[in-house]
Parts: sequence; C-alpha cells; structure tokens
Amino acid sequence: MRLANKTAIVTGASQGIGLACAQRLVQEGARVMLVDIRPEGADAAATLGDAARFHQADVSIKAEVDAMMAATLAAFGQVDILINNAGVTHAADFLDLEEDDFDRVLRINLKSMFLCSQAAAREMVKRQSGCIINMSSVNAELTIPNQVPYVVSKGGVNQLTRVTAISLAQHGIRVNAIGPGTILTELAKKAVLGSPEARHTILSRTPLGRCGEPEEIAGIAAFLASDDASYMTGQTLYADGGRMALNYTVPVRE
Ligand SMILES: NC(=O)C1=CN([C@@H]2O[C@H](COP(=O)(O)OP(=O)(O)OC[C@H]3O[C@@H](n4cnc5c(N)ncnc54)[C@H](OP(=O)(O)O)[C@@H]3O)[C@@H](O)[C@H]2O)C=CC1
Ligand SMILES: C[C@H](O)[C@@H]1OC(=O)[C@H](O)[C@@H]1O
Repeated sequence: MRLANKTAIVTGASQGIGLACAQRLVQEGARVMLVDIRPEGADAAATLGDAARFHQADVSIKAEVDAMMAATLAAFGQVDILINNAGVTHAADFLDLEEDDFDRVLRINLKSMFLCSQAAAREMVKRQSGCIINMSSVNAELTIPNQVPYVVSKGGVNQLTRVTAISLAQHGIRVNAIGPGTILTELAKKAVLGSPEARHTILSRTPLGRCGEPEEIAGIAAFLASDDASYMTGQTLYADGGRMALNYTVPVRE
C-alpha cells in the first residue's frame, strides 16, 4: 500500500491505460478521481468502491479542468498525484491533414496536460509536495507517417515533462512521463492493430515479441507516484517491449 492516504486524479480513466492506472492506485491505497470525456467512467469508478469517484470533463478546456479540480477538492480535500493520461490520435497523410484535426490532437494530448498540471500544481504547492505523471509514447521519438499531430504532441509531452519538472522542483513536486509501446487498448486497436499486416509490423519491431497490457503501464505509474521514485523528476520511462532499443527488425513469433 505505497499510496495510503494519497489522493489522485487520473484523466482518460474510463478505459484502457487510464482505467488500469486508477485501479492500481486504489489497490495501493489511494483515493482516485477518475476523469473522462466519456460517461462510462462512472461505472468503472463504482466498481472501485468508496475510494473512487468519477467526474466527466473535457480536460482540454480550462473551465472544465477548473470544475474537475473543484470536484476533487470537494470529494477528497487535496490533490497529491495527477496522471495526465487522456489522449487521442488522428490518422491522415501529411498532405491531407486538416488544420482542425491537427489542432484537436494537440489540444487534447498536450495543452490538456499543461492545464491540468497547472491546476494541480497550484494545490500541491500549498502542501509543498506532489507528483505529476504524463503519458507520453515511444512515438515521442519514433514516428508514424500518417499520425503527424500524434507524434508531434508526444514529442511535446516529453519537453513539457522536463520544463514542468524544473519549474516545480523547488516546491517538492516531481514530474515524470511514461512512454508506452503498443498497448492493447481501443486506441491502439483502431490506430495500428487493425490488420494482421499492421500487427506483424509492430511485432517485427518489438524484441519482447508482444504488445503490452494496460496493467503493465499502471505498475510503472504506481512506482513513479510512490516514494520509491523520490529522487526521480524530469524523466520519461519507456515501457515498450524493447522498441526504443531496437534499430532493426526481429523474427516475429506469432
Ligand atoms: N494504447 C497504446 O498503444 C498507447 C497509448 N499511449 C497513450 O496512453 C494514453 C491512454 O491511451 P489508451 O488507454 O490507449 O486510450 P483509450 O482511447 O483507450 O483511452 C483514452 C480515454 O481518454 C478519453 N479522452 C479523450 N479525449 C479526452 C478529453 N479531451 N478529456 C477527457 N478524456 C478524454 C477517451 O475518450 P474517447 O474514447 O471518447 O476519445 C478515452 O476514454 C494516451 O495518452 C495515449 O496517447 C501511449 C503509447 C501507446
Ligand atoms: C496511436 C498509436 O499508434 C498508439 O499509441 C502509441 O503511442 C503507440 O505507438 C500505439 O501504436
């Protein structure tokens, strides 16, 4: 129970990696506000008992972030941990990409993290302690040609993590990121696992020979949120089956 008496906000928590993070933080003793643009998170929160609440919000809109923070403080009285997990992608070739689609992905994947981090940090500063975890991606450094705004947003997440870390360290607030490889969620199934050929391509670049599970990312989030990571800030930890260590293909073990 490394997170006993801690309070966390997890965005994009109705499903996938965010839901797994919320479940793991509750297991570790935290009280968790699950936040998502989708209402399904309410059912997920209900399965987690009194330690969890749900708040529906579009975390790329400041007024809704402010309402999320107010709801968390009303429910739990404090904010110790923020996991900026909400994210989307949009597939389009560079020459066909529409401005609105570019803006939407950057707004949700990057600006939302700034808005939520600023709101949470203003509460954490009062207690001179806190932890922010941003969900980045291997695509902060590895690129996918038809996912221009996604890879750009994730590169920005790594820099946002560093600049937020050096800005808040004086207040005892740590800021790190996790860079997952391909994790078996709805986002990845739609974006890159939609055909046997696409799956083969991913696996040919993954030394461990498999996609990851949301729970494997949640375990890293629990570590970064705990005192076991007390001397870590400004870092991006890649959990990718070896993708970032690889510069050639591997035999696929189907
Ligand atoms: N799955 C993977 O392979 C990888 C994922 N990641 C990152 O992990 C994070 C979670 O991904 P994953 O679990 O796969 O995604 P999912 O799509 O499964 O879950 C993301 C959740 O966030 C919600 N959401 C979207 N926009 C907003 C918003 N503006 N405000 C609040 N909630 C919102 C989504 O709703 P809706 O469904 O309506 O969009 C969805 O419920 C993302 O940041 C993603 O980039 C990084 C590397 C690999
Ligand atoms: C949308 C992506 O393709 C998905 O999310 C990531 O960051 C991984 O690269 C997955 O493939």
